[in-house]
Amino acid sequence: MAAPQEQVIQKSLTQNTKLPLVCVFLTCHIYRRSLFYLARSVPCLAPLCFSAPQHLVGVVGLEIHAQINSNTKLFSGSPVGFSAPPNSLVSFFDASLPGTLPVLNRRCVEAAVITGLALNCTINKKSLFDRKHYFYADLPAGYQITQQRQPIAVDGMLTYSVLGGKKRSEVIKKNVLIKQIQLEQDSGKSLHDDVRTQTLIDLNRAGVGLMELVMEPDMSCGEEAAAAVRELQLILQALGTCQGNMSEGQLRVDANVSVHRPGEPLGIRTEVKNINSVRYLAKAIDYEIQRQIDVLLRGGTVQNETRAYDSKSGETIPMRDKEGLQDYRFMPEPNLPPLIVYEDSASLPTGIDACQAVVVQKIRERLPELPSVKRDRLVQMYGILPEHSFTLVNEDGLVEYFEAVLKATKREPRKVVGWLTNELLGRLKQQDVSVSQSPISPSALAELLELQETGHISSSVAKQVFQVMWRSSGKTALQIIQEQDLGLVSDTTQLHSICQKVVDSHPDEVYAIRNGNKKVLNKLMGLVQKETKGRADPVLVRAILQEKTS
Ligand SMILES: Nc1ncnc2c1ncn2[C@@H]1O[C@H](COP(=O)(O)OP(=O)(O)OP(=O)(O)O)[C@@H](O)[C@H]1O
Ligand SMILES: [Mg+2]
Ligand SMILES: [Mg+2]
Repeated sequence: MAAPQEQVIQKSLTQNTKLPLVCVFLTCHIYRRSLFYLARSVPCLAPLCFSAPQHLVGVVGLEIHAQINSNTKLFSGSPVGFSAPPNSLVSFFDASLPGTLPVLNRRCVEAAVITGLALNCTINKKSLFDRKHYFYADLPAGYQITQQRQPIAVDGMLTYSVLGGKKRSEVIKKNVLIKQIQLEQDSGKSLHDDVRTQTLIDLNRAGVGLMELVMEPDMSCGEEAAAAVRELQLILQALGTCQGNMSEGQLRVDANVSVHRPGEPLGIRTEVKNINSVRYLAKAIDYEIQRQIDVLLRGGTVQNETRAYDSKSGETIPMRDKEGLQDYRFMPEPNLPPLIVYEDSASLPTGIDACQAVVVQKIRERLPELPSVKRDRLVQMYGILPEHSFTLVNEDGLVEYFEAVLKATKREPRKVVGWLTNELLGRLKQQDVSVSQSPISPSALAELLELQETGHISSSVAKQVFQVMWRSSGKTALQIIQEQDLGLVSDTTQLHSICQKVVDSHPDEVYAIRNGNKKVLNKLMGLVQKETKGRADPVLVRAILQEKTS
């Protein structure tokens, strides 16, 4: 943690800063989580995952930078904030002024450890920090402190799911190995002002803690990569170690892509950067696989280069720097001792303050229910379909909402899921609001569902009432039903006369029913409901119509 004098230094730098100020307004776009990342959403891409053995197939390995959710930076006490005025969150250390030293932030270490545990990694009890040199205006020290030789976590695995099978409705589990998770600093931001031909630097982000997750090249197409990143995003959010918003740069994915014939050595990879959504990730990878296949089939060779994804054209384009030319001149970071974590309290050496040490066992005890476990539990406990468990888990707060509704109603879980996915989610998406902002609380929805369950209202009236509840928040379902007289019509005389009218005006349908086509009865039922604005008791109506058409 930062020493008090560093905070004072930081304040004075904030007040007297001579660093060029720039206005950076990142569009505060909340990443809209796509429902369970379905291949259906990119149908044209799916075949790339299933090429025949003699064909060239794609190989994908991801490097993911996850911004650690921490109040302060990795090696300084500067606050972390994403919409603060430029260069207002910069300590002397972040600006790399001589004489400043790094002080490791324990929260960042704990975040990396819990992330490693959730991803089935081995936690290295001793890890090391290194300097990785490159020269950019937004990296004032001329190097980044990272973990190259011995990272904090290694040899993990992420399990994710894609849709497969004949109808592409079967949930198929896949694994990707995680080579390592390393702690490192973020850089600042360079902003290029083309009009004034200036580059302005904002160091607010400089020194923010990152976890770089390096995956093995185990995936074969955009769909798999997108599903893996989506699962990782959910895990990080469940752990609280990263907010995971790709469009705000909290989760940055570089896709390494190559093609080869199965059984042959891997091909030369390109690295695609600047991908800011899961959807674009899938598109960028599939474009790049196809581009490389085209190059090879034309007799050319794939260049080992860094490419950028242009979401407008849907293409990847070469960036200037070639990977092969980069020499990072790695060296051990002399100002940081090895990072030691302990397995359990018993292994703490005498004289070490237990409150200051990072103890893996204690962190393991804090592991929350992970998304895959939550999905399995939902399917087992409530008998819902696996794809619905994805929908529930994918939307922040929806599982809690679902379980709160279930507690207050006797409706079958499958029916409640239907309401949540069709009515509630539909409305939330339409108005771009989160589950926690829903104007209809779980108990209010439960009351509505109970009224339907107990036969007070029909299903179509329930949907009408839901829409009114959404608009006039605060009013209960019962109030709306009473105010608008929407209760179920069970008066047999009234229903008899409406049914008679419908039967008399539809002789062809009646003829069809009498000749054995019983399905046509549903059409007549629909017409009766239309007459009563969906309020007729469906059980009574069916019985009356059956009697009149027999
Ligand atoms: N032939 C290949 N095809 C596709 N992906 C590959 C291939 N070979 C390696 N990869 C992937 O490339 C990534 C290499 O990441 P790593 O951080 O080790 O090195 P780097 O990209 O050279 O370094 P930097 O961190 O500077 O980008 C891994 O995700 C790995 O799975
Ligand atoms: Mg890397
Ligand atoms: Mg790389």
